[in-house]
Amino acid sequence: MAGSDIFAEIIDGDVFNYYSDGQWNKSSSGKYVPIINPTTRKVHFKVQACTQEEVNKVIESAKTAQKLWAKTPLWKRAELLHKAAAILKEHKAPIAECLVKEIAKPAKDAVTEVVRSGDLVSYCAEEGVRVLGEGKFLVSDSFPGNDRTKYCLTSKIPLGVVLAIPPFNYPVNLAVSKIAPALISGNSIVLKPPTQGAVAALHMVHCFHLAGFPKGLISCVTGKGSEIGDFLTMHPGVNCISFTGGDTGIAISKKSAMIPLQMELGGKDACIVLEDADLDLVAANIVKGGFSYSGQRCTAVKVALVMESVADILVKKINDKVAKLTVGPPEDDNDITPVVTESSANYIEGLVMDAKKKGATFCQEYRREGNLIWPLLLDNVRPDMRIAWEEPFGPVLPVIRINSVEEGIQHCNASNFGLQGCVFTKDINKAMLISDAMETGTVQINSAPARGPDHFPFQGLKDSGIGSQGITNSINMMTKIKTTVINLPTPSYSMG
Ligand SMILES: NC(=O)C1=CN([C@@H]2O[C@H](COP(=O)(O)OP(=O)(O)OC[C@H]3O[C@@H](n4cnc5c(N)ncnc54)[C@H](OP(=O)(O)O)[C@@H]3O)[C@@H](O)[C@H]2O)C=CC1
Ligand SMILES: O=C(O)[C@H](O)COP(=O)(O)O
Repeated sequence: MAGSDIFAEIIDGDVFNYYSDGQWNKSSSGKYVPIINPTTRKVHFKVQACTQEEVNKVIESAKTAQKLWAKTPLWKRAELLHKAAAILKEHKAPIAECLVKEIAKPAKDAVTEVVRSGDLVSYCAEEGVRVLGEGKFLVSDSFPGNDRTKYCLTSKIPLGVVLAIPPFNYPVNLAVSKIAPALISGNSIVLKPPTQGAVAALHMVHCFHLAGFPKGLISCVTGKGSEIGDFLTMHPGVNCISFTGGDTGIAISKKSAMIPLQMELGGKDACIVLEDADLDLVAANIVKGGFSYSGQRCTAVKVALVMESVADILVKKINDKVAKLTVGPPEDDNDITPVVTESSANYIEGLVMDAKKKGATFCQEYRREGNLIWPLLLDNVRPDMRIAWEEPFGPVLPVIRINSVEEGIQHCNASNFGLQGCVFTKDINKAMLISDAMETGTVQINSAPARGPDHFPFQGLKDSGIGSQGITNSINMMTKIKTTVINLPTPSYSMG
């Protein structure tokens, strides 16, 4: 039950407090932000609407706490992260329940997200000890014209205050994917969770609180991104922004100061299917990849580019699987659950109606009840249809029939997005050529796109992002290089 037992202290009446200076606080704004349950479309939770003054205080505390944290031994940082991971996994049930109520994540997937997050935190602790526990030692005489009179010591040092902004679809996992690398690297963290997903995030933050991290090192401010977002991202006290979400990230990148940015944004992940593909494997991956969490994943299959000669057979196989998908509330572990907001459902409907008007083949009747949209495969989609290019973030998947691989690659590369893609073929040589030709951060061969496992590098090209995620790359991105040069009066060469 949200806000009960060990989590009782994070709620005040029926409003969840925000976290700063090692305690749970009520905002002086006297206002709260309602969180609408996508299934009931009624207010389910309330969180504090923090003020700009409270953001200023949080960032000041983060700056102070970070100076002390940077002097904390790596092993100690790792030890606290392991503790937080254990507490997170021990209390997965109430946190998962928040995900079910706030973002309509199917119950089993919700538990998986929390366990995966605990595993990410622990892996990050170990990786940080390795990556940050070593530096580089350079000698001057490796460069022409120099004797060995200079020793150069290089190491990775923290950036300072990291602002973490995760999206609604993984409010716990995509929060810890920023928090853990920031902390192991010696940074402090200010978290601004998505409004829908905020209570799950607050519960997660409490697990870090219970682990015993120093006061002020971790803060979590709640409030609508449209209200306090710009104040946070443009704040002079912020030294790094790690953001996952939509076009908002592009706007942030234009407003932020000259600081490191890590952005993981939208995607239009294309699935290219060749004539020799295993069509049963393709159908299974397109259904899982396109409809998991109702398509609300940046790595969801967003367009299938299928060779005409196998399209009829494949579409039939996909439709047979779509017919078996369960549809309903997340509490019953349905495959397809309500999308996160009414506006999201309206956007998806707009794309469907556009496709209908322009003559796409509807493999199922379009059906919607509130935020719940039944899975829909659109065949014979053409490039003049919006859904050929836009990201529904919903359970609607377009099939474009192609007559050559080049046509598929051309469509994929014409997109503004460049997150992931996948190709199905038995010819590994062809697969490698196609992977090299696709302008995306990752190409999956014979499987649907996916960010996990979380230690793999994960990056978007073009409008899909800036920099690279994945545990090691996130740790490195949240550090900067410091060098110290020892100058000797005369050359010295260590003898064998
Ligand atoms: N790449 C990915 O993994 C994801 C991509 N998306 C894409 O984004 C679209 C919208 O999803 P959504 O989650 O609403 O994405 P948004 O980009 O709107 O929100 C992502 C995060 O940014 C916050 N935010 C909103 N406005 C600002 C601002 N001005 N400054 C700082 N932070 C802000 C949000 O807070 P708040 O919730 O309070 O608005 C949320 O925490 C999806 O349809 C999908 O296309 C979405 C999720 C994940
Ligand atoms: O933002 C997203 O949608 C996630 O990065 C997708 O993660 P997944 O591929 O592990 O579901």
